[in-house]
Order: sequence, then structure tokens, then C-alpha cells
Amino acid sequence: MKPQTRVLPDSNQLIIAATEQFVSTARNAIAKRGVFYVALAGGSTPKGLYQQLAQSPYRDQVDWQRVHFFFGDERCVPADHDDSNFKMARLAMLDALPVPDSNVHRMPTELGEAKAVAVAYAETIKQTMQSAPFDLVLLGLGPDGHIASLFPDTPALTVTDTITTDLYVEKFDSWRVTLTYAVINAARQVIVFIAGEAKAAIVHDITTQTVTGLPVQKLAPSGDYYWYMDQAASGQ
Ligand SMILES: O=C1O[C@H](COP(=O)(O)O)[C@@H](O)[C@H](O)[C@H]1O
Repeated sequence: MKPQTRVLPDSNQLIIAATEQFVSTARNAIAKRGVFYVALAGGSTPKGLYQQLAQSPYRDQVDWQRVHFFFGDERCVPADHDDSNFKMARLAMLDALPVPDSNVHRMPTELGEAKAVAVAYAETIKQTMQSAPFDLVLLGLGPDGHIASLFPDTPALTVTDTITTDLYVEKFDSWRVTLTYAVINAARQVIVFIAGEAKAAIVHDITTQTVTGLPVQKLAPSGDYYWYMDQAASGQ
């Protein structure tokens, strides 16, 4: 599945363009359906987006009472751990926005076992969104081609019967929980953020099809699908 690619001169301009896209997607969803369901990513580029959203003028352009925040993936650590994607988003944005606590749906990592976290989170998504798809799923791209916590050569890639799954990531010697392709591909819009020279090699390999079958290459969104890249990552 080929994304619409937007290449911005640098990471600052990438963040501004992505923030504007986020705001307009949120406003449209709220105008049409009265609610905006978004799944957040961890990682450095999404953090810049969250920081922008928390500031004027963007902060004032969205009715945050109508936004429900979820997480595309999470590390199995306490919510106040430095590796927590929730903690990053909370500090970068959530604490500064007038969003009700009940609209912030973090993964319940206090349950301990990753499997239990995944099962509970799938239930939270179903109960909150009923059968609605995500309006927006934000993703980063790891240098190994992973998105969310769908890592190469893991059983998580082939899960089709649940919307979340747990997995052990050998290279980090840690457990994670991730949304599966089933729910990511069903989103109305998917944006992958790719910034910095460190991503140029994987972007080159993907665009020239030097490699195939990476998690990001298996994405097949049925809705709008974008890559937001800076020039350094695009190799231009
Ligand atoms: O481990 C993770 O990495 C990816 C990519 O992060 P980046 O800093 O290389 O952009 C991220 O999207 C994911 O949420 C996170 O858990």
C-alpha cells in the first residue's frame, strides 16, 4: 500500500505540518461525528507534535472535551516510568490540555502481565468506541521498520483475531503491548512520522524495495494514509 508522502525541509516544519493536519482531522471528526478518537505513538517526532498541540494557537482550535486519546503501543512499565509512552505524552501534552481524565485511555500496565494488559486494553477500546474506527492513528517508524510495537519477525505481525496483542521484544529484552494491523488498517487516517538522518537508510531500503516484508510494508490502511518525512530522512 503506497502512502501519500509529504517531505518537509526539516523536522520543525514537519512538526508544524503534522500539527496542522492533526487539528484539521480532529475538527472534521468532531464536526461530523461529535467525537475524535486518536491513537498516539511514542518516539521523538510525535513528541514534537504533542508539544505543539499543547501550545497556542493549536491548543485553542480543538474542542478537547470531545477528544479521546488512546495509545498505539506501550512498554510494560509503570505509568510514571521514563520508558512509558503514556508518560511522554502526558508531559508533552496531556497535562496541559483541558481534556477530561476519563478521555485519556492509557494501557493498564499495573496489571503486570503483558497478556492481561492487552486483553484489558482491547476491552477499553471496544467499550469506548463501540464499533467505530479510529479517526487517526499516529505511528513512528523504527530503524528496523517497526511501527507501533509491531516488530520484524514477531508473532504480533500475524495476529488477526484481536485488536491488541502482547509481545516479547528480544532486542530490548522487554514486553510490550501493541495495536494489531486489524485495528490500525481500519482507521480513517494513518500518519507515519519519519524524521532524521538515522531513518534515511530504512527509508531508502523501503522505497527502493531493497527489503520487503517489514512491518511498515505490511500496513494496508483502508482510509487515508500519509508519511510525513523531513528531508534528512527522505535522503534528499
Ligand atoms: O519503540 C518505539 O519506537 C517507535 C519509533 O520511535 P522513534 O523515536 O524512532 O520515532 C515508536 O513509534 C513507538 O511508539 C515506540 O514505542
